[in-house]
Amino acid sequence: MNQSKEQRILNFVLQNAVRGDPCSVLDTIDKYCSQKEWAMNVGDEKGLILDKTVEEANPSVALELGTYCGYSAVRIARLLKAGAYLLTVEFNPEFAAIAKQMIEFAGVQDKVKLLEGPSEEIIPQLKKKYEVDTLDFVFLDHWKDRYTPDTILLQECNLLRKGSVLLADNIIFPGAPEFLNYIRNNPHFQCTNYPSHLEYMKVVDAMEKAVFLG
Ligand SMILES: O=c1[nH]cnc2c(O)c(F)c(-c3ccc(F)cc3)c(-c3ccc(F)cc3)c12
Ligand SMILES: [Mg+2]
Repeated sequence: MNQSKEQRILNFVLQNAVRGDPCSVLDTIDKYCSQKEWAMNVGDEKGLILDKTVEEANPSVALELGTYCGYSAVRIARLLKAGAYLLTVEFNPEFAAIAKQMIEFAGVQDKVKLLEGPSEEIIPQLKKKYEVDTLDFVFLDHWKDRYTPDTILLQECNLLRKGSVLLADNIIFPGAPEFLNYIRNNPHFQCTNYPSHLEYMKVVDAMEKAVFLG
């Protein structure tokens, strides 16, 4: 049975990156996906915006919606302080299996908990089943039609606190107009737009940061 693109990306990392070195894993994925096969990793340009937002938030507990191959999970986990951790949610079992191996190869497995299933099922379980109090940082990078309902669900489940930082990918391309309208007109959020480009392309994209005001 021929390999998936995601399996080819993982194999390229296993053969070319340095085990236990998150930066080498990120650089190797970016090299493969810019030169050989495009893939929907947040990438190096938007990755820098992600880095700065994570460093500024300095989260103890972070949530990622949309793991894919684990690129942004590695990107976030490498910046977390001792004792801090990332919960990352992926509903596609093939992607989750790739991401698990990617996260382990990068050596950040002790900081990352990969949760397989739909975000709308997992978010309501975070407090009781995963012992989360509140989330300091949330990266939305799953399906654009889930950005708004999942942001509402996070609030309904009391998972946000004054100062919680949300960062959403793909605001321009493929675009999340309904989410933008919701979050920018919501007095409980302070929004900032970060213009950028679609991963590995010259196409315009952007990220949106939304700080919960309580
Ligand atoms: O679905 C996504 N989740 C998270 N991040 C994504 C991302 O960063 C992307 F660049 C794309 C994208 C954009 C343009 C394109 F041509 C192909 C894929 C997608 C995406 C959008 C629509 C789909 F049908 C499939 C994938 C996603
Ligand atoms: Mg994305």
